[in-house]
Amino acid sequence: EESHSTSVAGMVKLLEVEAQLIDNLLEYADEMESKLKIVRRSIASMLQENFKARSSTEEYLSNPLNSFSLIRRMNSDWTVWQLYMEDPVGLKQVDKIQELREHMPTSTDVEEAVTALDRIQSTYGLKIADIANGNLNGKQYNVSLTMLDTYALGQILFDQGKYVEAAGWLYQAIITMEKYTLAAPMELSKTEVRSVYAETLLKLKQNADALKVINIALADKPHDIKLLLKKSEIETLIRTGANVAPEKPTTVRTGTPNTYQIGCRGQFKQSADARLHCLYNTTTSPFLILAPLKMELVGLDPYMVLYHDVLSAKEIEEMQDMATPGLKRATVFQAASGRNEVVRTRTSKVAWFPDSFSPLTLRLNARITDMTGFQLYGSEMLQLMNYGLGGHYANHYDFFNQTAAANKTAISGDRIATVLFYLTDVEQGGATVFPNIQKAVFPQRGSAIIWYNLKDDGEPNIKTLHAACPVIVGSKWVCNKWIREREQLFRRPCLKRK
Ligand SMILES: O=C(O)CCC(=O)C(=O)O
Ligand SMILES: [Fe+2]
Repeated sequence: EESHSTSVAGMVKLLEVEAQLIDNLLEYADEMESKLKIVRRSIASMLQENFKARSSTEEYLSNPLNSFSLIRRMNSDWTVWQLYMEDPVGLKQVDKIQELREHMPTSTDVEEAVTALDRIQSTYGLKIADIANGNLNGKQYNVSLTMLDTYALGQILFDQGKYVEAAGWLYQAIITMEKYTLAAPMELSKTEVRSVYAETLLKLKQNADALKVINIALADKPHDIKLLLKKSEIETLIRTGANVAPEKPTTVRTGTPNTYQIGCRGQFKQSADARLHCLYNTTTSPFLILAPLKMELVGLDPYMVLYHDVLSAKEIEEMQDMATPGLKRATVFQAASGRNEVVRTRTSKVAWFPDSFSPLTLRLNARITDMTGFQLYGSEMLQLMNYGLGGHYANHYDFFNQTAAANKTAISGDRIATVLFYLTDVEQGGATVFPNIQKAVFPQRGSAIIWYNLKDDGEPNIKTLHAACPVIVGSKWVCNKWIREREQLFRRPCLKRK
C-alpha cells in the first residue's frame, strides 16, 4: 500500500506520473489526428471523382475505364475502408494507462484524502464553502475545488455515514455545478447530484428540504421516473410524519470545540507561571559551556523545554534528502496484537536511521545528549517523518506502560523522554498539542521540543498525552528520538517512593 496522501514528499512522484499520463493522452490524440488526416484527404479525392461523375452520369459511365474503376473500387476499396475504420486507434496508449495504474492513487487513497480534508475542516472549525473556495483558516489561496472534487467529497462522506458533512459538500457541488462545463467524458448529471443531495437530507430527516431539492430537479426533468417516485416517497414521509427531525437541527455542528481542537487552533491561554522562562543553557553537558543552547522552559509537569536553532539549514537539507527515498507509512504499536500496525490515527510517512548511519546521525545523537543529558545507548533509532494531506497523529502517549507491553520495555526500559526536532515551519496547522496541560507548540524550523514521559518515580505521566494536529497548509517534517530509561540510571535516577 503506497498510501499516497500521507506524505507531501511522497506525493511528488504523483506529479511525474501525471505528466506521463498527459504525454500518453497527447500521443493518443496524435494517432487519432493522423488517422483523421488520412480519412479526410481520401474523402476529398473521392468526392471530387463522384462529383465529376454525377455532373454528367451517362458520359462518365459510357467510358469503360470509368465504369470498370467504379465497379472495382466499390467492390474492394470500401471493404478496405471498413477494415481501416474497424481498426482501433490508440490501443497502445490505453495499455499504457493500465500499466501506470499501479503508480496511481486507488479508491482507498481517495477515501483517505477525503477523511483528511474532513479532519482539517472539523479540527479547525472551517466552513465548507470557504474550503471549496480556497479560503483555508482565514487565508485566501489561489486555488479552489471543482464540482467533481466537491461531489466526490459529498458522496464518500455519505458512504461513511457522515451525513452533515456530506450535505455541506453536496450543496457546494450544486452551487458550482452552474458555473462550470465539464469535458464530455467527465460530465455529471445535475439530476444525479441533486438526487444524492436529497438522499442526504432525508438521512438528516430534513424531509421538506429534500422535497424542495427533488422539485428543483423535476423542473429540469419533469418526466424522470426516479425523481417522480422519490417525490411521492418523500410526500408520503411528510404526510405520515415518519422520519421526523429531532428537535435540534442536525446540520448545526455542536459549536464548542474540545480541548484538543482549541489547542490546534492556537487558542490555549498563555501560562502565567513565572517559573517558565528563557535562558542560555550552559550546564546540561560540558560542551554547552563552549556552545550554549537557547532554551525555553515550556512546562514543569511534565518537564518540557523547547530549544531554538539547534539544526542548521544544511543539516535539515541532508536529513530530508536521506529520508525521502525510504519514507514508509508510519505505524503504531498495538498492545492488542503485540505488533506495529498502520492506523488511521497516525497519518505520516517515516524513515528510521540507526545511530551510526552517517556522520550526521552521530552528530544529531550527540546534540540530543547535549540537550537532554541522556545517554542514547539502547534508545530507539532516529525517526524522520513527513506529514501529508491533513497529516496528524491523534492523542497518544509515547510511553508503552510496562504492564501493557512488557516485551517492549523488558530490555531498555520505557520511553523516558521524547525529543522532537522540527525541520520545517508549517504555514498553517501542524502544532504539537498537550491537551492535559493545555500547551501547544507550533513547529519552528530548526527547533526541538523535549519532554519527560515518565514521572520522577518512573511511572508513566498521563499529563504527557499529546497529538500532532492536522497540517492545514505545509509540508511538516519532524525528527523524533524516543529515549529509553535504562541508560539513564545515573543521569536521572528513579526516585521510587518506599
Ligand atoms: O509530529 C508531532 O508534532 C508529534 C509527533 C509524535 O507525537 C510522535 O511521533 O510520537
Ligand atoms: Fe508522540
